Amino acid sequence: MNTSGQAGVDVPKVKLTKENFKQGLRIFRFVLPYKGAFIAGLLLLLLSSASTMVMPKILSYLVAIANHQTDTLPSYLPKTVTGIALVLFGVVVLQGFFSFGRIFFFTRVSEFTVRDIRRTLYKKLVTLPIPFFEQRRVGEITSRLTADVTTIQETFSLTIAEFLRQILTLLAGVAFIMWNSWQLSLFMLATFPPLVLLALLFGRSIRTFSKQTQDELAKTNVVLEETMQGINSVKAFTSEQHEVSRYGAGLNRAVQLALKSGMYRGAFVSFIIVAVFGGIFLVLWRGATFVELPVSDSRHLELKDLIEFILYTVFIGASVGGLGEMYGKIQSSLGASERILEILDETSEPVHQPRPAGAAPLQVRGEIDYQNVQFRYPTRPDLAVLKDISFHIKAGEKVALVGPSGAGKSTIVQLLMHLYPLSSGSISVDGRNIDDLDLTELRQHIGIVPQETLLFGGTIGENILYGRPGASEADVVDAARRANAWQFIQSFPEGLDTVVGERGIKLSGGQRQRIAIARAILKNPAILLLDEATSALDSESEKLVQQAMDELMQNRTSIIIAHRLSTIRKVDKILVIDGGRIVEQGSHEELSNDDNGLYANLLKLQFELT
Ligand SMILES: Nc1ncnc2c1ncn2[C@@H]1O[C@H](COP(=O)(O)OP(=O)(O)OP(=O)(O)O)[C@@H](O)[C@H]1O
Repeated sequence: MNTSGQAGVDVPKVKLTKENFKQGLRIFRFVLPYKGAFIAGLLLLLLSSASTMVMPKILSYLVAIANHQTDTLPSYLPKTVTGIALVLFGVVVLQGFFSFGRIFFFTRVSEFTVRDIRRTLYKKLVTLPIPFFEQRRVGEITSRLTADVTTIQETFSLTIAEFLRQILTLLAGVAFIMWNSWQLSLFMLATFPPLVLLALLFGRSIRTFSKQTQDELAKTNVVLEETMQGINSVKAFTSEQHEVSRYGAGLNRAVQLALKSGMYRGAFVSFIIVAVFGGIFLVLWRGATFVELPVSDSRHLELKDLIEFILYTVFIGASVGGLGEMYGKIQSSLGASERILEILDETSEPVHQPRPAGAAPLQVRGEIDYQNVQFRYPTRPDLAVLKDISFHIKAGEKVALVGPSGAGKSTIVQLLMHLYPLSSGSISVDGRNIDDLDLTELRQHIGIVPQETLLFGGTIGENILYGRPGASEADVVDAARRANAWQFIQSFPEGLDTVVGERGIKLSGGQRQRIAIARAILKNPAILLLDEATSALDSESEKLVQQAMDELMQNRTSIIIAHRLSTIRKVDKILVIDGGRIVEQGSHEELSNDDNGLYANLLKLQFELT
């Protein structure tokens, strides 16, 4: 029974069926560019296996010469012990050479292939639409690029080679022993099935336990990830001890399971030892009785043949044992490639498409029109977030969206960037439906200053440049100045080269926002989306941010999601949103005079609060 499906994505193995084998093989298209090296590796593998397989044969000649039985030796071989020993040494050196070459070629193939898989996967990931990311946890996605790809890498560098080598060893070994003595071979092969069966049963229990251990460990990793990401909350709620015990309890469960699995593994190893040596002794005993038989008996064996037989038997046994392990690894990598291909099969957003021949770059003046827009988030299809939104913004106008939390303001703004498909209705920019516009071009004309500015881990300069990669330093400095950011940037010893720390944690909220504004100024978009920060800044900082925003909004169509109503008196139009509808619209004066209106009430509420 396959229990793997229930535990979901963290389960590394899949059942081998023809279908998923075929699916998994699709990952091989990444090997195609390196097929030359792959074939060279395979040839060397064949040669190294062949040189291993002739060793027992040569060893048996050594025994024959030592026993003065040179008449059975092929004529091209030396007839002295030293001569044969030298041949043996030569074969070993060749074998070393072949193995080196095999590893050399397979490493190249696997490293390049894995680089290509990672690159393709990453490219795919960044071009996937937002709902994809909302349906999955970040840890799950990263493990596709790390754990799963590593599994596949091992397959390309080792598993395939080992698997083939063991099959070759098995086939050649059986052929050799059959040639040597079919009676003894049949006896030997009869001991195999019961041993293999027992080994399989054991292996299955061990796998179940180690899978459960891994699952438990994965759960503890979730605790680790969550608490590291939200370490501020852990401290603020003084829940350090609670988290430590939560993590500890998970670890204990994992250890309990690992111990159980260890018991089985121990038993398995001792079973294997007994079985392997028992099996060899059994064959040795049976073979010795054949050696004892008179030469006239058809079952009679020479001593050298018995030694050869035993050596091949050891090879066969080792390859059968190895095949089980390889089978497990192949299952894991099929699972891994299935999950990788699943992502590669997702449909990307059509970004960075080549412009049709003769088409001019998109020019945007900034006129925006929403017509009867209805919307549900794809991850929450039962909740109608926007019920019927229609409004028109002329190019260069400034419009504020206000309304209670959860009313749908951010959603309205996000839809303009075409981050989600609409449920119904239409949005147009300069009279053209955004569905018909090139996504990348559309987004290039939209600047956004989000509520919580997320900076990338590099320097301040790099973060501002994100607005327009390739801009000159003078432009960056100018943008920083206009965003009221230059003063604080200059006060840092390293200026623009100051590293902001992961997610920008080394900067204050107000500083981060001004960097986001500088970024948007550098981008110089026709349309600006401003999500005012809810977290209050101190009044000095707020003044600086507000000035920067005013500078940024000049000569652009701007939509401001306003939380502090005091900041939007100057806008051309205010849309009051509630429950996914526009409930009022007009200028500040018009709306504040309507005593029963929501805007007037929100104003009163804020006035009372401040
Ligand atoms: N990515 C998402 N997936 C599913 N539902 C969402 C998502 N983002 C927002 N929602 C839901 O959509 C509704 C509107 O959210 P939205 O963020 O647009 O409100 P808002 O008016 O901007 O609120 P706030 O002023 O608090 O930022 C809320 O009920 C919210 O729970």
